[in-house]
Parts: sequence; structure tokens; C-alpha cells
Amino acid sequence: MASDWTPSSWRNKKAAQDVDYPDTEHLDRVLSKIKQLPPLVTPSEIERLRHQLTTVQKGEAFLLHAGDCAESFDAVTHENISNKIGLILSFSLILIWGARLPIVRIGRIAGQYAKPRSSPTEKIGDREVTSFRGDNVNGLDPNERTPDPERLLSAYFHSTATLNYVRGLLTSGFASLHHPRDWSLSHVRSPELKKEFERITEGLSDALGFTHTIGFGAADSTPYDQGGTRGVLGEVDFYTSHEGLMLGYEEAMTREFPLASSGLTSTTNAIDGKQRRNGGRCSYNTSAHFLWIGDRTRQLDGAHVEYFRGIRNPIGVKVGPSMRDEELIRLLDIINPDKEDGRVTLITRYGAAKVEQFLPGHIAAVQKSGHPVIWISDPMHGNTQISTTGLKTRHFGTIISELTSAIRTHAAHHSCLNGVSLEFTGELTDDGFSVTECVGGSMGLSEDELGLRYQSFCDPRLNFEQSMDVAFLISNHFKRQRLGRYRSDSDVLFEELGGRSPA
Ligand SMILES: O=C[C@H](O)[C@H](O)COP(=O)(O)O
Ligand SMILES: C=C(OP(=O)(O)O)C(=O)O
Ligand SMILES: [Mn+2]
Repeated sequence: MASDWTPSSWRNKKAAQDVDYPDTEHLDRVLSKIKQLPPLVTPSEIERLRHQLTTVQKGEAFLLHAGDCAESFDAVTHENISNKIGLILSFSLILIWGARLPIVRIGRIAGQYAKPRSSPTEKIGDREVTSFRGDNVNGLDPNERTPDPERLLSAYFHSTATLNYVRGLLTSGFASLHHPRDWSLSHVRSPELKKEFERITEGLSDALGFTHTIGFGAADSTPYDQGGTRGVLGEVDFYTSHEGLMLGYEEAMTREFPLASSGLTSTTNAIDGKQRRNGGRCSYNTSAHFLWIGDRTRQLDGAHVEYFRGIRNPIGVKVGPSMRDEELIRLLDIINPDKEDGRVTLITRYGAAKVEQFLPGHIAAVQKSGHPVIWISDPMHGNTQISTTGLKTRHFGTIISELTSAIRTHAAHHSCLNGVSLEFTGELTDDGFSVTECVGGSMGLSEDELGLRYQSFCDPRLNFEQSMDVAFLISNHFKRQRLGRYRSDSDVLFEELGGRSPA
């Protein structure tokens, strides 16, 4: 545990994006209750993720961090949860196929409720109301905008119900089904693109068929519910994450565990000097495996950085255009003073047009400092715009341009992009259609169509088909790289989908 740190030492610092509760005694009562409730995740799982992230850092695995911008209590249903997990599994299967690398999956799920906002108030019709700050703070209904501490408790229980169902799905063979929901490709408008996608899905199906034939899959063996095993494809790790914004809640979910119960061994670099001095006890945030600090709350002297520096979990930091090179290194010195592998993931989100301006300086500063980091690209948050119809949206071409600029810039600076962070959803409307929040992609969604099924409470998410487009793109990029076709022929997928090829 870091010196001078306690789970509550953040209370002596200023917290950006703080929530103003009218009744603080009520808040304290709720937090005391949460302190008594059991952890959602275990220290062993957290250590396992740290270990897997060290492999991502070395380029031996790829990180997929994805899910909702903001979860909502009403969306905690079995259809939504299985569609979200199904999308993450399909996406990662496509990546594994192209990259031939293990994928570490971290969902923005089972706790991603709180939202930082650009403005403390918003206009709804003629009314100026407190901005919606996420279901664990206030309600979307303009009449329910007063922060209510009971929502934190409700968030705990909704996270628990979500995670319980996720664990149930993943331990009963769900992952071995491969989720071929819409590999029919009927939505793909361009014939050229459709041909490329077909080549990929055929190759993938062929590879899956081969693994089943030689006995590594589950399809030709006894199903799990009839006493069979989960099969190799059914054994997947899955981790949860959320932005660690509501520090009172995070503090209440922080628990100290002795090393013995975390399953650590002395062969890992997991035990740093300070923890040893603390008798080997570590503070784990048990609300999620992975937490991140947002771009609006990463002040060096702020409460969020103070809280994060003391927890044992692997953590993320959003890095936007306002981060100065030397500030990034000072931040890394605070949150990872012993330069532990697998501890820090930098999630860059500059905006497509700014990657080349800011990323090289950040890479060079990190390389010079000797800090080990995992670099992932969030191509969503720097690319939000307002549509002609007044909806918050993101253009598919811009999203993949940020992604490809990040891949290219890392490669040009002796670095490597280790993963992606996406806002996407496999959620369907009641009549079975995908949401319409981002423009473009293979289904060619136009700005006029956004209003059809716009369901996000905060930022626009890629729908199932658009997410598959991204999966095919990245997978194909890795495959070309593996086969040495990185710079030779043109990349049809990138050209057809409106992005810049990474080559
Ligand atoms: O998810 C990120 C932020 O909470 C979100 O982009 C803020 O949105 P706003 O600019 O509408 O407040
Ligand atoms: C708030 C978020 O992003 P950022 O901090 O990068 O704006 C987010 O990822 O939901
Ligand atoms: Mn968002």
C-alpha cells in the first residue's frame, strides 16, 4: 500500500465532477451499508487480470475494453446482458482469428453508471436542470435530477445482478456458441465490402469447423447441459470495469486482503516494496476488476489520482489533447512509482485529427521515463459531434481514422498499439433492431436515420453491425501484418468504410 495513503485520504483533496448531495448524513448511511456488503470481484481475479495485462504490455495479447457509455438500471435484463456479452465474444473471436493472439476482454459493464459531464446543468425544453449524471446519481427524467444516495445502493445491486448473470452465462457454455448472430451480412450495402467480409467469415467458419473436427471445440461433443464440458472455446476469462468517478462508493468497496488470500506468489512482480512493509496486505477495489480515471478527473493533485494511487487493481487513465508530456510522466510517477508491469493502461482519445499532433510526444516521454504502460486507443470520445438533427453522434469513418492513426503512429515510433476501448452495444430494440446512434459503417446509416432507434443516455455507441465492421477491420489488419502484406496491396476494408489505411 502506498505511503500516507488510506482508502479515504482522497477526502483531503479536491474532487473534480463532485456530486452535491442535499443530505450528506443520508449519503453516509448508504455508504456504511455498502461497506458491509460482499465484494463483487475477488483479489485472485484482480491479480489474474494484472498478470494477463503484463502479456498485453509485451505484445503477446490484445486488450478489448468495450461496452456502454452509461449502463442504466432498466437495461439490466437477460436479453440485454446476453446480447452485450455475445457481442464482446463475437468481436474477440474475430480478432483472435486475424491476430492469432489471445484477447483480454474487459467489459464496461456491471457498474458503469456514473457520468462526468461537460456542463453541470442542461436545457430541457425551456427548463434549465441539473445534468443527468448517471443512474447511480440522479434520474434521466428532468423531475428526478436531485442526487439521491439510495441510487448508489441500487447501483451495487444492479451491478451484482448483472455480474451474477454474466458469470452464469460464461460458466454454462454460452461462450462456445460463437454467436454468429448476423454474419449473414445482409445489411452490408457495398458489394466490394460484402465480398471481403464473406472471405473473412468463410475463413473463420472453416477454422472453427477444423477445430471441432479434431476435437477442440464443443459443437460435436456432448452439450454442457447434458453433462458435456464447456470445450476450449467455452473457457473464457471476462473482466468488469467502470470509471472510478464516485469516490465515496469506491472507498466503500475497497477492502484490505492479506497476500495469502490473493493467491500471489513471489515469482511475480506483484508485491512491491511498500506492500511488503505493510505486512503484505493490499487494498483492492472489489467493485470491478479494472477501474479508470477519466479525462476530466485526472488532476495530479486531485482526489481521483489520490484514491487510485493506493489500490492494487490494474488501472486505466484517459489521455486527451490537454495532457502535457511532462504531466503524463508526473502522473505515472504518482500512480505507478515502482514501475510495475501490467499496472497502468493509457487510453488515448485525442480526436482523429489530433492523434499525430499529440501521440508522438506522449510516446517519446513515456519511453524516456522507462514507465511500463499498455497503450490502447479510444477512438470514440474525441470524435463526438452534433448531427444536423441535433443528436449527439459519431461518424464511423472518423472513428476508424483515429484508430488507424494510432496504429500507424505507434508503429512509426517503435511502440505498439496494445488494444482498443470502444463504446458499443449488442442491445436490440423491442422489435429486434440494432440501435442507431453512430453514422456510417457497412450498413451506411445516415444522419436522418439516427432518430429511428436512438437509445443511449449519454454518448452514441456503435451498434452490433458497426462493431462487427470494426472487428473485421482490426482483424484483417493483423492478418495482413502477420502475412507480410502490411505495405504492399491496398486495404479494401479501410477504403470502403471511409477510414485511412494504417499502412
Ligand atoms: O462519456 C463521456 C462523458 O461523460 C460524455 O462524453 C460527456 O458528455 P457531455 O459532453 O454531453 O456532457
Ligand atoms: C467519460 C469518458 O471518457 P473521457 O473521460 O475520455 O471523456 C468515458 O469513457 O465514458
Ligand atoms: Mn462516453
